Amino acid sequence: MNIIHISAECYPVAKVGGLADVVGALPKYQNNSEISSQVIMPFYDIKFTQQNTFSSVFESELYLGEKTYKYRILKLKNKSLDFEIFFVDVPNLVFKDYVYSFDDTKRFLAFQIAALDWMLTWKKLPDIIHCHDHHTGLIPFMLQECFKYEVFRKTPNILTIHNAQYQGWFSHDNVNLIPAFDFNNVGLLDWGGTINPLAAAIKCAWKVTTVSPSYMEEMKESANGLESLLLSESDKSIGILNGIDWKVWNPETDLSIVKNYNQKTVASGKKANKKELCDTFNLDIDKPLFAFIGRLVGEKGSDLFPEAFKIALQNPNISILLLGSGNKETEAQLEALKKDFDGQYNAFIGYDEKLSHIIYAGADFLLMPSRVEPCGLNQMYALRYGTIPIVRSIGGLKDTVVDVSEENGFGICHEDVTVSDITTAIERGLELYENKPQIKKIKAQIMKIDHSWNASAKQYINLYKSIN
Ligand SMILES: Nc1ncnc2c1ncn2[C@@H]1O[C@H](COP(=O)(O)OP(=O)(O)O[C@H]2O[C@H](CO)[C@@H](O)[C@H](O)[C@H]2O)[C@@H](O)[C@H]1O
Repeated sequence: MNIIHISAECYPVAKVGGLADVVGALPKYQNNSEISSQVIMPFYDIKFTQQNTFSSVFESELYLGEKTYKYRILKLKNKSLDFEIFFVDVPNLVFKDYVYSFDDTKRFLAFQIAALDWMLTWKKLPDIIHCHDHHTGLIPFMLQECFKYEVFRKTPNILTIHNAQYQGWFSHDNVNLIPAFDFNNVGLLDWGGTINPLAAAIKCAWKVTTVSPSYMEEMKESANGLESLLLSESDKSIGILNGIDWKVWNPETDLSIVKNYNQKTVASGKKANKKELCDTFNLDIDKPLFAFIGRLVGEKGSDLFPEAFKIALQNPNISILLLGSGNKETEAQLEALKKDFDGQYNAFIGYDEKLSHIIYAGADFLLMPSRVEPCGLNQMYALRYGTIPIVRSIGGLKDTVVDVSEENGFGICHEDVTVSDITTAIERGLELYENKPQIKKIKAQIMKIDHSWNASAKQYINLYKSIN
């Protein structure tokens, strides 16, 4: 069975968040004697494309409304990724030094059209077209409705929603950018009076998945306006919990961390990594280290950090370290806090993949007070590295973290997202930290939890088989 994943991000090529991690791992775990899983993504002007070589496998022109753009399909020459990866190169339009920006509508439309136009030329069509998030959301519509893609009518396609907050809206004034279709069906593109690629995909895809069972249920009540649509399409929808790439996220072999470790050597391994963090960020190794890694956006609850940290840091026995970027006001507040709590708090405002690995390895606790969390990968990375997650019980966090007060519990969970929920959870963390035998037991327990992709990749394959 030949699967093609279509996505705006894929680790290690281009990563903004968790979408890249999933698309960079799932195909690896799907590939076996029965399944061949490939990825196609946009060709951006970024470090990975500058440092690697590509061969051109197809060249043509695509039409975007009145305009014509030349494009090429490129293939990565080396086999470093464990799956085949192709790129849509549209110079001047898609080839930019960013993944997302103000001009996404045209860029991602060109990407989607070029990908499908190229597939039209394949001798054998793919068995499954697997689309990820709204950047590829017009594909299920185009496969079903556009005249030129008629040959794909029997090709099953799947939409995976990694985050329903972002939907790719654009005005009906731009409908002419989409290849010709029967205009009687224009309503399939619409949600709330505007073109909504994510809604169009939910309507047209053969199956809709999201990245945890709880988020699938939650979306029916809260999905940035798509609730009723998700409810009405629930028969074809399923939540499949993400996995993590066991090879990339492995403290025993991770080349980004200072000292490798396993379940037996966790104490000394974590200590060496914590020392590196404390030396770099002027923190005290003897105090419990609470960390946050992620996008500084409302969904992650990060707007509450400045106030919550100010309160939590009144207790001189804790340290906090944050790695993230996003909302400019939050960034400035988090920067400003440094001077008030020098030696107890620090923040790196920006994106740093290597540093994120050292934090997962060196921190004692990882904070995730998310308002919305479709799955969340950070808590699973934390578990693998023996770091205790402190999470708001929602979405995938609810499906993966059990509070210490429950049988076999190992994390700290809170119900709401307020400053006091965060500070109370940190206090609970401090109490737990002082109970050394329990901490030791939990670290050994959480490192054993298997969140590798093995089980979830099989669930996707079963889903493919059900529609193929
Ligand atoms: N400043 C920074 N420096 C270095 N690394 C950083 C970073 N900021 C974030 N990261 C990394 O980006 C990834 C974030 O993944 P998440 O799944 O937690 O969130 P995201 O909201 O992006 O993903 C969406 O898609 C994924 C995948 O389906 C869902 O798990 C999730 O709930 C959903 O919101 C992690 O690998 C993290 O380490």
